Amino acid sequence: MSNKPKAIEVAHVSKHYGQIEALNDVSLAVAPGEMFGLIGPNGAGKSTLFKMMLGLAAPSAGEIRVHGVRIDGRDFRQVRRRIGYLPESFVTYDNLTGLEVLHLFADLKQVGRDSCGALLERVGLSGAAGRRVRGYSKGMRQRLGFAQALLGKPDLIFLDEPTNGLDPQGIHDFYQTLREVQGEGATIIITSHILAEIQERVDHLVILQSGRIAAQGTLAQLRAQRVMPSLLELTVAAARQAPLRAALAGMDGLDIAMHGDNVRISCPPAQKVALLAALFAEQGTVQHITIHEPSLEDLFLGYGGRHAQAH
Ligand SMILES: Nc1ncnc2c1ncn2[C@@H]1O[C@H](COP(=O)(O)OP(=O)(O)OP(=O)(O)O)[C@@H](O)[C@H]1O
Repeated sequence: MSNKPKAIEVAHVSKHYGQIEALNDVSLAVAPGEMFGLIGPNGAGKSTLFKMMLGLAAPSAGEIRVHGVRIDGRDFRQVRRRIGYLPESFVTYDNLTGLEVLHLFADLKQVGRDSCGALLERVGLSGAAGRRVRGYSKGMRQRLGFAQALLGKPDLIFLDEPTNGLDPQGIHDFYQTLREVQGEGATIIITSHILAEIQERVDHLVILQSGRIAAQGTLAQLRAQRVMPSLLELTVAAARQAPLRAALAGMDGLDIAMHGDNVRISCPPAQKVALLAALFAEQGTVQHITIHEPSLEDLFLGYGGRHAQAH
């Protein structure tokens, strides 16, 4: 096993704001080079955890290390220089152009200005580099914030709700750039309240709910943790529905509902292949099949899938 320190280690961290318990006994570890997703509904504690991992707020209990260095130790200043951060609301200066904003952040970070033009190109803003930020859309501001987070080629990048305001093409481009940055060796931590958007894109997921970790692991691990029935939706002419029900009568665990020519069958995972085989044998009867697999939202957040689709 490698002795290389974890990029981040959070051990039994709690955070209280007066009576409010923002985080309760949270432990997680981020491996170097990983793309790590932190998911949870509004108020789950994502931003609070981010702020603490950046050393901007102190835990009420527990310990956080970044690259093996405690965030409350003297050496953390050095570590922080290698961190890029896009806050949830990236506030900038409307009177400056995109390029001027990036120059300003480069100066503050004490990195050279020479990379700024290429960074704006990387986030798809080179055509707007000379325009004042006042005229930028929300998505363009997010892209500028992303460029700012990449200044100085950080080896650890924190992105808090980075796709807010981006359209679907913008989201696609954003993740593509992020993969490239990861390929260059960076560790990336990203928050979202839309599980469906990032579940396929990150290597490791932590689901936070009301300040506690509801689940964590790879997507496959999370899926394996909870088992829910699949839903099959069929189109079957009304006159053929009774024979279909009879053909499926011997199978355990099915829940069948029929409305008009729509037939819905809830099926335990262990029965899915047998059910499909039985349906294929009824090809003349079944006109159409759609299989709905339960989403992770259904499993862990109780959004019922509709929440994700609404965004
Ligand atoms: N500075 C603060 N003072 C008091 N309460 C706070 C403070 N910061 C956060 N909280 C509370 O802590 C809880 C977690 O908030 P946090 O912003 O970390 O959640 P979040 O998951 O980032 O939510 P969102 O998706 O809305 O950004 C909330 O109940 C919030 O009201």
